[in-house]
Amino acid sequence: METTSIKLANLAKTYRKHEAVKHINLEVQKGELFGFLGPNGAGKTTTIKMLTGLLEPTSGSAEIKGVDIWKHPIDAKKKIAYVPDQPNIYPKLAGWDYLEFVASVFQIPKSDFQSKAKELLQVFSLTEQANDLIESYSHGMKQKIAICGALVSEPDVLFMDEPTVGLDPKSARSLKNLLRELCNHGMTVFLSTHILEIAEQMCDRVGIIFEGDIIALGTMDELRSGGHADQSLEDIFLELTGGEDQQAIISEITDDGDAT
Ligand SMILES: Nc1ncnc2c1ncn2[C@@H]1O[C@H](COP(=O)(O)OP(=O)(O)OP(=O)(O)O)[C@@H](O)[C@H]1O
Repeated sequence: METTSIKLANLAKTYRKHEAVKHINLEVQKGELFGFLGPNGAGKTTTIKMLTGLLEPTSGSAEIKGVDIWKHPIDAKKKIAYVPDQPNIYPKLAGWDYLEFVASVFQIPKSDFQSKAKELLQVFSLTEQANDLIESYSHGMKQKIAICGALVSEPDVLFMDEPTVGLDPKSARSLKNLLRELCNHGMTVFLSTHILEIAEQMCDRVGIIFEGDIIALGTMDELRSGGHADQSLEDIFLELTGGEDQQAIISEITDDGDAT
């Protein structure tokens, strides 16, 4: 049985002369909630775009469940969903219609779609706004409907770029709990963040990307206590902080807060 969900082999991207991603190698296993952690400009979005078939690599390969996304894009894209950091979704559709549109693209039977969509809208407290046009949604509501759209097709692998930015603390906790449950049922999540605590609280395993290189890989406990030779990890940890606007989210998703 195939247990590797995402495989990057020597994946690289150069913009003109700037090496944004430098020949990275990585495997993420089925059911893992993987965090791609790094400061601004480290190469997170560039990597996610190469993994989702949106940005052609300069060299190397990216596989989803053994399928090369650049050689067999349609087969690979059937297995994935992607929530970008700035969801730009059809403003003239109502939330429900957007989900129905996504379901039609993925050829999901109507009855399956309806129960799934209702469940997702409820998780993210969007039920009452389901028939409102997306253009009337706040940034956070757009983010949430984009997440619902990504999950309605029940993807094998979900990519999310900075998923907590724009979410209120309650929604961030709902997202964390939902992702955990979906991963327990075999979905794989690859999320990027520049906030150390988000990676720590949400992810099973973390890869730290810095200036286009993966400089550390492991659980947060391993990374913190690993006695790593690379001193720059300490500096990066110092750089990766939540800031005041993120503190409420961080405290909401910390394990201690999960009981409420
Ligand atoms: N289209 C582009 N053309 C040229 N350079 C780019 C382009 N997109 C990104 N870069 C550069 O590549 C590097 C990696 O950018 P990327 O957006 O992947 O980083 P990131 O880790 O996602 O950052 P952030 O957390 O700020 O979103 C940066 O130096 C950025 O300036």
